[in-house]
Formats: sequence, structure tokens, C-alpha cells
Amino acid sequence: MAIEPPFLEKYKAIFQSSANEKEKSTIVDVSEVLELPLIDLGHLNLGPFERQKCIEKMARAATEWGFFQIVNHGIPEELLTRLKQEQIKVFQQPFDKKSEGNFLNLSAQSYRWGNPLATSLSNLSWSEALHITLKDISKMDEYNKLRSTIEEYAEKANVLAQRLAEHLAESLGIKVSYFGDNCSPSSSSLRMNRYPPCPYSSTMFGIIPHTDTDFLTIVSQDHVGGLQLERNGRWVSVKPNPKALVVNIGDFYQALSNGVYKSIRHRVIANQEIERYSAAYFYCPTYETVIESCSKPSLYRKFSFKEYRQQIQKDVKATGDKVGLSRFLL
Ligand SMILES: C=C1C[C@]23C[C@@]1(O)CC[C@H]2[C@@]12CC[C@H](O)[C@@](C)(C(=O)O1)[C@H]2[C@@H]3C(=O)O
Ligand SMILES: O=C(O)CCC(=O)C(=O)O
Ligand SMILES: [Fe+2]
Repeated sequence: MAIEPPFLEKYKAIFQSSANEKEKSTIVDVSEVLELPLIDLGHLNLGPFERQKCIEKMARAATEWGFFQIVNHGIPEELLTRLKQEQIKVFQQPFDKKSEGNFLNLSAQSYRWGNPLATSLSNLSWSEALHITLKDISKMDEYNKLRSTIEEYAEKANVLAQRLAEHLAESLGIKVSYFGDNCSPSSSSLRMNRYPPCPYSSTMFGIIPHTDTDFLTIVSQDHVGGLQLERNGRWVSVKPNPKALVVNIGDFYQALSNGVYKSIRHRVIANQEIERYSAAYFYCPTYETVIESCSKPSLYRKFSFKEYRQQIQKDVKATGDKVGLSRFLL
């Protein structure tokens, strides 16, 4: 019974093909390691002046980086540790089991690994993920304490995500009820990632460059590192800070803010020796929600989440890449 996803089997030809040698050298390792702007959410409770400063810092980071990290966020460290422990245990299940259509009674697309359709190094990911749409959580089988821990985490992450989204909306004139009206704990998703050591190269993608499809993402990562983002036209590495949560703006907030907040391309580089785990909470609206820019003239035509998702599925199938917001430019 196979334990690991068949990365070697599926990707061998791509690695061995000398035609790809040139391409291999285009996945360059990045030496610049940056610390993301650090936002201490504790400052929101230090009176109106400190509160305003904290919100401005957050909005600046969302505009200039599309990324920031937060501390004093209200999610107990103990819960994050428990989530990671459960995550480790579930990925220890054999590949054959995880890739069965109804693993843990989740939908067939919940367990994902690498890119079985990869044709070149540029769309090849060396990772596996359990991507859970939270509306499916009540029917998910309990596995050790995985389901109940996800439920506990998702409830807290939803509160945190809504708070962050609302603070970021303050300077944009977006209705304060916008996120409460369109998002619910069951419209979001949790993606648990595992990046196994990659024997080929330390500059191989753990997850290929992409932007996230949501308003914002809350990422909990361990000490290993590997997350990189595009900044001023270059790839830079994010200094891992296991004490903080990483927040990044997604495509929907970029569209809603009419391009003020940036959904920045990011990727994860595989590690040759060390396994890495992360959990990304994608704060999403319901499928029917129509996303329209908050100011005029709009950069993007309005679209529903459903329409956006269908477009991604079509593009991933055809090109191996999601394409994303540029499809909706006016
Ligand atoms: C192959 C892919 C799946 C993915 C789109 C992508 O081209 C690369 C990144 C993946 C990702 C990560 C964030 C979100 O989970 C997601 C929905 C997205 O927008 O980009 C997924 C895409 C997916 O799983 O379909
Ligand atoms: O593993 C990480 O740090 C980021 C993962 C990610 O980008 C994603 O799941 O969309
Ligand atoms: Fe991402």
C-alpha cells in the first residue's frame, strides 16, 4: 500500500527530460528573506488613537505587500498546536486511503496531491492537501480529533477573518455589514497542506505560484519556511514566525477594493530534507455572492463566486494554472 503520493512516478519523466534543463534553472532560489509587517491586534484595544494607527498599518500592508503577520489575534496557541497534531496524523494515512473518493466522507476533490496533469516543472507541486469546504464539515467522519478540532478552529478563524476584513474595509467606505451579510462559517474553506521532503531539488515548488481565491487568507505555518511572495517584481522569502499568523489578501478583496488591496502571487519552495505543514483558512462568501468594486470606474466586471470558481476549474484543466482576476478585467 503506497504511503506517499506517487510524485516520483508521475514526475520522473519531467525531471529526466533534458529539454527541461533550461526550465529548471528558471526556478531560482531566493536569497532575500524578509519579515512581513507585524500587526499587533492587541493595539486595537488601547484607545482610539492606537486603534486607528493599527488599522492604518494593516491597510498599508494590504496595499503595499498584500501580506502581513498578526499577533495577539485571539486564536489560542494550544488550539493551533492541536490542529497541527491532528493534521500530521491524518496525512500519515496511506495514499491509497486518502485518495479514495470518499476519504473521511468528504467530497472527492477534498484530498489533492501535486498536479497529476503536470506537463512541465512550472506547474508541478510537491505537496498534498486536504481542502475542506466548511459546509461539508458536519458530515465529515471524526478521525482521532480532526473534525472537532477543525470545527473549533474554523469558528475562531471566522471571527478573526471577519474582524480583519471589517477593519480593512473602514477606509474604503464599504458597508460595515458587508462581510457579515455575505460570508458565514460554512462559506469558507480550510486547506491543510503537507510538503514532504523533495529528493530532487531544494528549488522545486511545494505549491506553484498562485493568488488565493477569497477575501483574505489566514495561514498558520511551522518553523520550516519556504513561503515566498512576489514583491516589486522579485520573489522574496518570508521569514517564518510560528508565533504569528500570516494574513494575505485574496482575489475577491482586490476586486472589491478596486485594486487598492493586492492579491499577491505567492508560492512555496519544497525542502530537500524537512517536511513542512501549513493550514490556510480561506475567508470566502457564499457562491451566489456577487463581487463588485467599491469605487468607480471599476477595474473589474462584477462576478459571482460561483462564476469565478467555474472559470478557475476551466483554466486549471486547460492550462494547469488558474489565471484568476485578469479574466475579469474591464
Ligand atoms: C493547480 C492549482 C490549484 C489551485 C490553483 C492552482 O493553479 C495553483 C494553486 C491552487 C489554489 C491554492 C489556493 C486556493 O486553495 C485555490 C482554490 C486557488 O485559488 O489556488 C487553489 C486552486 C485549486 O485547488 O483549485
Ligand atoms: O503553505 C503556505 O505557507 C502557503 C499555502 C498556500 O499558499 C495555500 O494553501 O494557498
Ligand atoms: Fe495560497
